[in-house]
Amino acid sequence: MDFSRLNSLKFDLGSANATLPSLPSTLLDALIPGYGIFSQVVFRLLGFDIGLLVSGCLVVIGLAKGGQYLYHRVYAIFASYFMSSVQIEDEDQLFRQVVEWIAEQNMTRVSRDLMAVTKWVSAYEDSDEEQNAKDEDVLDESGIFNYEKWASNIPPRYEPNFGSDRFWHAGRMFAFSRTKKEKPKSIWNSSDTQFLVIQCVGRSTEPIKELLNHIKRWTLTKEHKMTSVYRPAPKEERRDCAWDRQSCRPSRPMSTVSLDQEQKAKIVMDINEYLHPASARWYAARGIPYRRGYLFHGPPGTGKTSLSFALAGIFGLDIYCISLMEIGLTESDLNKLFTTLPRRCIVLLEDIDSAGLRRTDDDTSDASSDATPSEDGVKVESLPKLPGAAPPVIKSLISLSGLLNTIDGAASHEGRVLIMTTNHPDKLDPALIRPGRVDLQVIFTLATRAQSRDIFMRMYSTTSSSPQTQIPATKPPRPTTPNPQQPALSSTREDDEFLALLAREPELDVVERVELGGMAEEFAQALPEGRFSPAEIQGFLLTRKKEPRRALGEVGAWRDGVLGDRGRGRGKRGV
Ligand SMILES: Nc1ncnc2c1ncn2[C@@H]1O[C@H](COP(=O)(O)OP(=O)(O)OP(=O)(O)O)[C@@H](O)[C@H]1O
Repeated sequence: MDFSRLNSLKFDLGSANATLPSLPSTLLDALIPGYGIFSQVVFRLLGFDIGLLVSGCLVVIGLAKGGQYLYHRVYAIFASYFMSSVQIEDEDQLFRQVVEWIAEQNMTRVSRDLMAVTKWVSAYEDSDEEQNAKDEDVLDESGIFNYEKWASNIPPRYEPNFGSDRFWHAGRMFAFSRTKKEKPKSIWNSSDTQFLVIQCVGRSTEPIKELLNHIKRWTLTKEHKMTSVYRPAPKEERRDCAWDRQSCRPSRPMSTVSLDQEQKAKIVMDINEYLHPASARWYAARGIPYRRGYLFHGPPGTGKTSLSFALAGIFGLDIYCISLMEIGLTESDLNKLFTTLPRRCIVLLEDIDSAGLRRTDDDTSDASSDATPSEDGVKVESLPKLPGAAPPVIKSLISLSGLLNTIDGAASHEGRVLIMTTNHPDKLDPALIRPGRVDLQVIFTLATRAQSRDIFMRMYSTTSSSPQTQIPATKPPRPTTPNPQQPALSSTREDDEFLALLAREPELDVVERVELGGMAEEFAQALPEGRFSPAEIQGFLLTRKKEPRRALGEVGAWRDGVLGDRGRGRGKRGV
């Protein structure tokens, strides 16, 4: 390395600042060790005073910062006098709706600062992104569906990032900011919260209110025919928000619940009348609590939960599910859950018999003594009381009186539809199902012939559902050429035999509707009434979901097998 040129520069540290006496030089010399030498080298080599460049930069930065500060000050003063704003906390469902709406606006499409959200989808949930994922290219080399491959096709959702932005709506400009708010950390709460602020020019919040109404309507059309399902939030989060939205799934059409038409019509009419806004005034004028309760009872798998979801879909209500067996659910939790329900909703109290309500001294008093006749004359079917019924096993933290107080105590919410489901109505305390708490009981039975026929038709009918809901014909798995890099399914003779077995997958057996009607009738005749639950029949058909002819051919053997097993006291049998 040739240092002679450096030597020839003849450093004069003492005079460095004398030749470059600018203020930045002096300052930087003090702040950055060696700056003086560096500036001299540059000056001697290039004949250029680096101090001037630094001064220029500092002036530009100073002006930019000053301008920014001034802009923020002026904007803040302008905003406080001439702008209106609305804040939305992330605990409010409006938060999610606004973020989703903004995510679909042009602003998010052109913005250079976005937040990508790979949504974790719970087992219950259907996400838009998931539904938009392509169905093609989801099979691995062996022709077998590969979840990882499919999941990688799900695009992330892009949302506005933290910070501020602007967007136009209906010819008006809105400012929007998303901010993180730190919460004091505690054992109950470890995460920060967020909030949105929407602003518009003008001294009235009316344009923002209109915008929010527009977003709510937009959400409604987007989620049209969707049912949101809520469950109690985890205990540690329950302080802030008692309910967690677990899913938003397509509403179940009423036609998919196979039940006596009259029975279905009766309950739909009853809820319809109850939910009408005029009914609230009618109840109030007569001093009757505006509540309606239903008891769905019958063997497991007969459609109690399915009907509740179908009702939620018809009336556009969200459904709030509670199991009294939930670990750690206390009476005060239950009270809070009930008091934080929205104005109109369906509350589904599942399997109340298995809840094994805790008994207290209060419960031994005749809790049914306050029974009132059914308020609107709906006939209530009487349930057989079990005179010597064994006291329930102590399981739940909730006592019967606690539950009764929650359901219709002074603080209890009005306007909700309460549906309780049970497999053992005879085990229920009469106080729980007295008129006023349960106004209508719906009995679910094991499948009748008509139900068996219905379920068969629904399973194989192609006209009732859209092409997207048809099961696609899958290519049979094929043996692969062994690839040392990738673990292939076919590597040995056994594997090839296994793949050959998989390749026997049936082709979709499409049957004309008229012929299908005849087959459904034949299928129903093969099953004795009241012996199989709709869930069992559905389970049998599901394993032959592309092959109605095979299902019809095999139903006799399946029936005899299941009944034989039951006779021998054996449990479930494979299909
Ligand atoms: N009446 C019915 N019509 C159509 N499908 C039914 C019917 N009954 C049951 N099923 C089907 O069986 C399955 C279980 O039904 P569901 O959960 O509604 O039964 P359930 O009576 O609530 O059972 P459990 O008492 O065990 O909670 C569902 O997949 C549903 O589609």
